[in-house]
Amino acid sequence: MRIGVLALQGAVTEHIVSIEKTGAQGLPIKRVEELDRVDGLIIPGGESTTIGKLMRKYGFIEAVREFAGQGKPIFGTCAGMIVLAKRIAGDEAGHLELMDITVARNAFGRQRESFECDLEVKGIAEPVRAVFIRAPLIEEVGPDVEVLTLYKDEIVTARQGNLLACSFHPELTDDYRLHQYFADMVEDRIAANL
Ligand SMILES: NC(=O)CC[C@H](N)C(=O)O
Repeated sequence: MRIGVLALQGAVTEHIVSIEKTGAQGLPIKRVEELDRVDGLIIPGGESTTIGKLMRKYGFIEAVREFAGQGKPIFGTCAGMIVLAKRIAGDEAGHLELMDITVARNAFGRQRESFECDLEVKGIAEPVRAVFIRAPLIEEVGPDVEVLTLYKDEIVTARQGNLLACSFHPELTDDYRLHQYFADMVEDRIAANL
């Protein structure tokens, strides 16, 4: 099983390390053609405006929408979650506009630019270590979206079918259970298509 990490900007290598801990193979994806080689895709944290701009420039918007349309799983972390969202709070236009959520960028305020904590994630037995860096929040979810994690009543992890999104950086700790959760989604999809 192969999982790609969109490698236009942001935290790519750390995601590949976490993917490989699950036993799957991790591949950086720099060109649209490389999407054919993977069964699932991670869109990493970084800067969502930059990632969105580069995705447009290199043809990734259409290609990733098609990838999702085939039922292949996509996991957006931090800026990657913003890129996945249908709506961004404020005037900003969305990027992939795939997941039925509204996100607010940099939602934790300056004094809390970065922090770590343990969070309960529905479907994972013990709390997961989460690193937040200028993180977004999910302000609203559509009817098909399942909320997986709350941090102080705010939604920070959610799933809609083959789409998974979290506000924090699961790749910056040794805790790879959220990557394992995603790898299980990818494996289930492969099994369903056999
Ligand atoms: N760590 C991150 O990915 C930060 C996201 C960034 N603040 C943005 O809005 O795109």
